[in-house]
Amino acid sequence: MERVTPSSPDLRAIVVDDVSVDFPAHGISGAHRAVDGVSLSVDWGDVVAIMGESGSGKSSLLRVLAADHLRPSGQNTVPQIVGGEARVNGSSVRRLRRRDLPRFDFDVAFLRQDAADTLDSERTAAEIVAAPILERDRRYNRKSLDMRVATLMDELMLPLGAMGKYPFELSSGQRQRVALARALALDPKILIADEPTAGIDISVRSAVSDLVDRRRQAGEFAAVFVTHDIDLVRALRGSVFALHSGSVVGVGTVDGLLESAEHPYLTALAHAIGPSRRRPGRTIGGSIT
Ligand SMILES: Nc1ncnc2c1ncn2[C@@H]1O[C@H](COP(=O)(O)OP(=O)(O)OP(=O)(O)O)[C@@H](O)[C@H]1O
Repeated sequence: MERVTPSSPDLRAIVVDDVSVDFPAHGISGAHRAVDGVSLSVDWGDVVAIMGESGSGKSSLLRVLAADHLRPSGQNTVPQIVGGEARVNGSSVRRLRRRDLPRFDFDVAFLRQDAADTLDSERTAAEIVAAPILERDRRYNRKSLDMRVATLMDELMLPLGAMGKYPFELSSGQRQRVALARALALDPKILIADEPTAGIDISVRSAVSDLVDRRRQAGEFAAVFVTHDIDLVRALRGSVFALHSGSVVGVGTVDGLLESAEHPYLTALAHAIGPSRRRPGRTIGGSIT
């Protein structure tokens, strides 16, 4: 399958324009607004971090960007875009159809919040990472596949011994890294990741920022993360997009936002981090509108 090349050099990786997201009414529960009129844009080469307290709408925003509403799920309700427009790698996620997903997913990888806990228990780590490639090409060269899997696992500082292990034999941080390696198996142009460093030991967390940095230096690549990992955002010189109750309450660098800390969420965050871990603001790396 060929990559979709943007028809115009101006085309951004992601453009979110006044998007509102609802969980539709279900049973006796009415519809619930999770994201309310949010706009942002992510250029190629950008890393954008979505931060905010629990329930602020971070995962809902990420899920609609990853076209999650089109995927079968055990959940009763899935978040839906009910207003505005979101384009990801040139595709309107609102207009996308289920049959468009294979092409969309080829370029846009999604690491779910529960990815580490939902790995296929019947497959080894190496089989899990290789699966997206084999699902597209059953006859993919075995040697190249093994090399690709080993390289990804090495990039994420997973010991080679982990390749033959099943998820239950791995630590939660190792499972998270296997999930991340699987998300990157097809060498996506855009990585949408819900807490990519969750559960990963601090001593190996830099592998995640190094990996993202390498990809954006290598060419057309962009990433959007939901994260609480301030060190990750700093390491990637990412732009922060702070959400509260589904609305934007701050945009800028992590240090710039913490220094100004105008919204109570940001004040609380700055307080929780403590003055010794705060640093003066720096230039905004991405473009958020
Ligand atoms: N399946 C669902 N049905 C109805 N409402 C939901 C559903 N999932 C989440 N919500 C609500 O939507 C809002 C946004 O939730 P969301 O999971 O996007 O927040 P979040 O910022 O990602 O939180 P967390 O950091 O805890 O993951 C919350 O008010 C939440 O209660």
